[in-house]
Amino acid sequence: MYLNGKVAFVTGAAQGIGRAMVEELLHKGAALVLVDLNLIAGEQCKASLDEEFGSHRTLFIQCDVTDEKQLKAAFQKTIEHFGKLDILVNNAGVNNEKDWEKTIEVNLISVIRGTYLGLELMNIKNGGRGGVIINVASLAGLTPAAYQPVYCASKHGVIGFTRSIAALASIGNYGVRINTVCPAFVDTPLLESIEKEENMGQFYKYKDNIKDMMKSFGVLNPSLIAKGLIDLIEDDSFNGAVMKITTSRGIHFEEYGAHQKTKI
Ligand SMILES: NC(=O)C1=CN([C@@H]2O[C@H](COP(=O)(O)OP(=O)(O)OC[C@H]3O[C@@H](n4cnc5c(N)ncnc54)[C@H](O)[C@@H]3O)[C@@H](O)[C@H]2O)C=CC1
Ligand SMILES: CC/C=C\C[C@H](O)/C=C/C=C\C=C\C=C\C(=O)[C@@H](O)C/C=C\CCC(=O)O
Repeated sequence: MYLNGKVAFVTGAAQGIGRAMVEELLHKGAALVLVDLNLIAGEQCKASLDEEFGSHRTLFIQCDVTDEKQLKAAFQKTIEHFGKLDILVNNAGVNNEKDWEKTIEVNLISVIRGTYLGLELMNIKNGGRGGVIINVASLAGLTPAAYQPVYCASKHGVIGFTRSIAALASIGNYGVRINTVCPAFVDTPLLESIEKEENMGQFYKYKDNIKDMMKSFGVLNPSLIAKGLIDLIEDDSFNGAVMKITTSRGIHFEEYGAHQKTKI
C-alpha cells in the first residue's frame, strides 16, 4: 500500500508506541485519527503534531475502546471527517494483573471488536475500498510470561484471532490484509506499571524479576516498532504475518509449519 493520502485510525495514539506509529504515518503522508482514552495526553499529542504537520492532518477523538458505542462513534466520525478509512491499528493496551478483566477487555475484546468494525467499513464485499489492519500483540503472545499470565493470555488471543481473521479475509477476498506485531520490551510509560501494586496485584513481589528480564533482553525504542508497522502496511505480500521485534534480532517473523504459513 502506498501511504500518501491514506487515512489511518490508531488507538492508544496519545503516547508510547501508538504515538511513534502516528508520527511515522504522518511522515509518509497519511492523515491520522488519534484515538485515546486520555483526553489531556490526546490533546497535547495533537497540538504537538499540528505544529509539525498542520492541524488538517490529524483528528483527535477521545474514546474508551472498551465502550462499543464510543468505538463505533469514533469510526463514524472518521468517515464524516476524512471520508474514508484505509488503515486501522488496534494498539491500545494495558498491563493489569489485578484488574485482569480490564486487561482482557482492552487488549483482546476491543481488538476483536475494532477489527470487526474496521472490516465493516473496509471490506470490498461491503462496498469498502479495502485496506490494512494491524493488531498490536507482544512477544508475550508467543512465550509464557509467569508474572503477567493474563496479559500473556490476551496477547496470545490477539495473535490467534489475527491469523484466523486474516485467513478468512483472504478466502473471502475482502481486499483487507490483517497482520500482527509482537515487540519485546519497549521504552514507553507502560513499563511503569511494573512498579505499581494496583497493576501487578499478586505478582507485585516479582517486579524485580521482570526488571531483570528487561536488563537481560534490553528495551526497544518505539520508533523501531513504528518502522515494523510501516513495513507491514507498505508490503502487500503480508497477510496473517506475525512480526517479532527484539533487541537481539530486530525485525523478524514467527515461522509456522508448512500447513500453517503466516502469509496466506
Ligand atoms: N511497552 C512495551 O514493552 C510493549 C507494549 N506492547 C503493546 O503495545 C501497545 C501500546 O503500548 P505502549 O505504547 O507501551 O503503552 P502506553 O501505556 O505508553 O500507551 C498506551 C495508550 O493506550 C491508551 N489506552 C489505554 N486504555 C485505553 C482504552 N480503554 N481506550 C483507549 N485508549 C486506551 C492509553 O491512554 C495510552 O495512551 C499495547 O497493546 C501494549 O500491550 C507490546 C509489547 C511491548
Ligand atoms: C509492563 C510491560 C508489559 C509488557 C511488555 C511486553 O508486552 C511483554 C514482554 C514479555 C516478554 C518479553 C520477552 C523478551 C525476550 C527477548 O527479547 C529475547 O530473549 C528474545 C527471546 C525470544 C525471541 C524469539 C525470537 O526472536 O524468535
